[in-house]
Amino acid sequence: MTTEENKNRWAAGVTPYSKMGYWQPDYQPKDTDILCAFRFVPQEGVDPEEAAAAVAGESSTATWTVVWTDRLTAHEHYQAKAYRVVPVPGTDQYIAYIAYDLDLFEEGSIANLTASIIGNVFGFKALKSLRLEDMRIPPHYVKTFQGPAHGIVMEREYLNKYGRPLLGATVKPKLGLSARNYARVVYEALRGGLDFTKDDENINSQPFMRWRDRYLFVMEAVNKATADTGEIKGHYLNVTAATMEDIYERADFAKQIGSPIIMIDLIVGYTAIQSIAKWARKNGVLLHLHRAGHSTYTRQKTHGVSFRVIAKWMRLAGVDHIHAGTVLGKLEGDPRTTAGYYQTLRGMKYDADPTIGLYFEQDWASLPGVMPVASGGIHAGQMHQLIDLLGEDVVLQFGGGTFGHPHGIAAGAAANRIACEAIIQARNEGRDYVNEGPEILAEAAKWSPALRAALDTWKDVTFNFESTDTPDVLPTPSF
Ligand SMILES: O=C(COP(=O)(O)O)[C@H](O)[C@H](O)COP(=O)(O)O
Ligand SMILES: [Mg+2]
Repeated sequence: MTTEENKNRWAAGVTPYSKMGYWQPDYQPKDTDILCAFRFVPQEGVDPEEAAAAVAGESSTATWTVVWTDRLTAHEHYQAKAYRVVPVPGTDQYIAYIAYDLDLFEEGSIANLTASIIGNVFGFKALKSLRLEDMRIPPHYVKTFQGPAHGIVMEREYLNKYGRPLLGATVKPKLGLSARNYARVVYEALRGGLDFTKDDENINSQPFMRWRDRYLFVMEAVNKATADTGEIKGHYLNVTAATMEDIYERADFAKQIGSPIIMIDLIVGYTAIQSIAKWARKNGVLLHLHRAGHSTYTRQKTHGVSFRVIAKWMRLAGVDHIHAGTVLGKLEGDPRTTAGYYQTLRGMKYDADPTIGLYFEQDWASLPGVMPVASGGIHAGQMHQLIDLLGEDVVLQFGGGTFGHPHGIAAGAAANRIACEAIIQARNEGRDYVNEGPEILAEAAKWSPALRAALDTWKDVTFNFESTDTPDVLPTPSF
């Protein structure tokens, strides 16, 4: 990015980032380093190694010109090091691998981690675009975070439900229901067979339904459905609000009236999420995270932040649930990319796997897993495919696929529950439930008019569009 290639490291003026120590092709990452993989497209005439060095520089210690004050620090220790640049075949893109010393980051703070890694560098003019694809968080740093307030194992123990996906539904219509009608909808869905219902992202405390009214009526519905069915039921009461004080007030009230679970949304910010995760652990309340807004910066392949990185940050931050895609539904979700998100959330120690977009190995050092939530345009007729793609440690959520059922809400819920149990039973009996899925569901529908109607209503519904965010199959890093 400069002409002065051969000047002394300390001479005043502009020196290429690569000459200031930010490009070190011989660097061997340490076990304690935080590693990042960035996808970037350099501007015409910008050397890829120099661009990678600039990313390392601007996301750690550097600025655009030599500063003599570097001499007041152990600058070589604090500099991030770009140590590999790999071209992405058939494109103008490259992947830069960068190592950051653990000392660069405050313990247990997503805010601090992100202020460095995605601080100012995404606006850098010498790059056409930049995307954070993945990070390796060393156990030394993992252990400074609380992690999921409860995690998958503890959630199942609280709920006393094992061996099958949990089932939920996002209340529809999204906006406008009064508190009593809203709770009627919740009751019908829970008594019909779902485990959870959920506030949608835009339900907070509007004039048509204030939060306290919603909480009270909803908990009456949850308690009644629990008593009717003998199963533990819950509704994700959204505590998202304008201030942290309001968030705590809502969460405290939800706990006081016995809600087993609350919900927060990604748009409240990382610090608020970490705060409420600590509250959730302390108060024995499960924490569901919705991801409103994420696709404004996660979906484009060449710029922004991959959702696998957000998923990783949220596991550290301490949520128990996070929306992570359905593959089959109405929203973005390549099967391989989505498999990578699920591995990030549920895996404990795994290797890099470029086929599913995982650039690095990761050791979670026993941090509990986060329950992924598959939601958005799915229905009972896809149950065999959903279980095949997403496994059983997942919440499958059917909003339209419950409330749009022609026989009513409870029938919609029953259809989903029966479909799920029929497929799980077939799987447990060793049947080829993926290929025989449609027959297994049709058999179950012989004695369930609710499932029959669901299959008939949504049989042709698919969302076959090309995904934006697909993994490249690059060589596995070899350190
Ligand atoms: O409203 C819904 C689903 O409604 P329905 O079940 O009726 O389609 C959720 O907000 C989205 O699933 C969130 O998306 P994501 O899970 O990708 O974050
Ligand atoms: Mg929604």
